[in-house]
Amino acid sequence: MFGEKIPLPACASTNCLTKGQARQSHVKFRWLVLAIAMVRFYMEKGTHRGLYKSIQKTLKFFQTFALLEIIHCLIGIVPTSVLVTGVQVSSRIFMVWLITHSIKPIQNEESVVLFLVAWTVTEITRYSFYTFSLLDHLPYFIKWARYNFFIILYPVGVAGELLTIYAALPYVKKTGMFSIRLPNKYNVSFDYYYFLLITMASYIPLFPQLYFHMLRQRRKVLHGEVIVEKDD
Ligand SMILES: CCCCCCCCCCCCC[C@@H](O)CC(=O)SCCNC(=O)CCNC(=O)[C@H](O)C(C)(C)COP(=O)(O)OP(=O)(O)OC[C@H]1O[C@@H](n2cnc3c(N)ncnc32)[C@H](O)[C@@H]1OP(=O)(O)O
Repeated sequence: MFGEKIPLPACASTNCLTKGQARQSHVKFRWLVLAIAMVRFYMEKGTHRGLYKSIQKTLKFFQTFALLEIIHCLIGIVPTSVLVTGVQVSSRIFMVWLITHSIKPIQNEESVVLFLVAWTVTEITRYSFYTFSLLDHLPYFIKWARYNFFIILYPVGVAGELLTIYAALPYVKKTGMFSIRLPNKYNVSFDYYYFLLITMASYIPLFPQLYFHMLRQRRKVLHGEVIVEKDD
């Protein structure tokens, strides 16, 4: 169960590895802190109302920090697809800053809890996987969890995100927030309401790409299948 070897990224010099181990444990620890804060809140208050407000600072900090993941892919520190990581991270940054942070009336929606729980469980599992892989002692359960939990957590997270955007629509329409109306000196117009509709529609082609990517990774890592990916 313990001690399974996972190939290290090519850059993994001893120094890089030590820093990598520290960073992975650090990231995992931060998401663990968020999970504990959410459980404590729910146990103390017995409701999800106010949960987002109580954890928002931590969430914004952690999720914004995830932009580094795109940079890591771009500069080749990790061998992950820039496109897959870019879509994954940008959709969450969008949810955090342009939806839940900006539209206060939706912060107590149940759907916010859905994506918060899905993201948190996923990130704890994912960063545990990276940490133990770099330590060269990967418990099978962590590997199994990394490549099985997503089967449920991805649809749960996506449902939470879409329902939250949907709940934001009436407010966005009523207030005209983030929208630019004509006439103006630049002669441009932008309607955030329609932008949100287009964003919701973009889940239809984009989410299956991510989900099938993870299913292929699952077959590769858990069942040892050799998969030739068309690059992104
Ligand atoms: C501006 C408006 C934007 C609107 C966009 C609308 C888009 C709509 C569609 C998007 C929907 C997304 C919804 C989403 O937010 C919902 C959720 O996330 S719900 C929760 C469930 N989610 C998941 O399970 C996905 C979790 N994410 C990932 O797993 C990764 O981000 C992903 C890039 C998707 C997949 O990773 P993959 O398995 O391909 O590669 P890895 O990066 O895990 O691994 C590759 C190898 O690199 C090593 N590695 C990578 N990172 C590290 C690291 N930090 N430390 C150490 N090693 C690392 C890893 O071990 C692998 O090595 P090896 O191949 O040797 O094993």
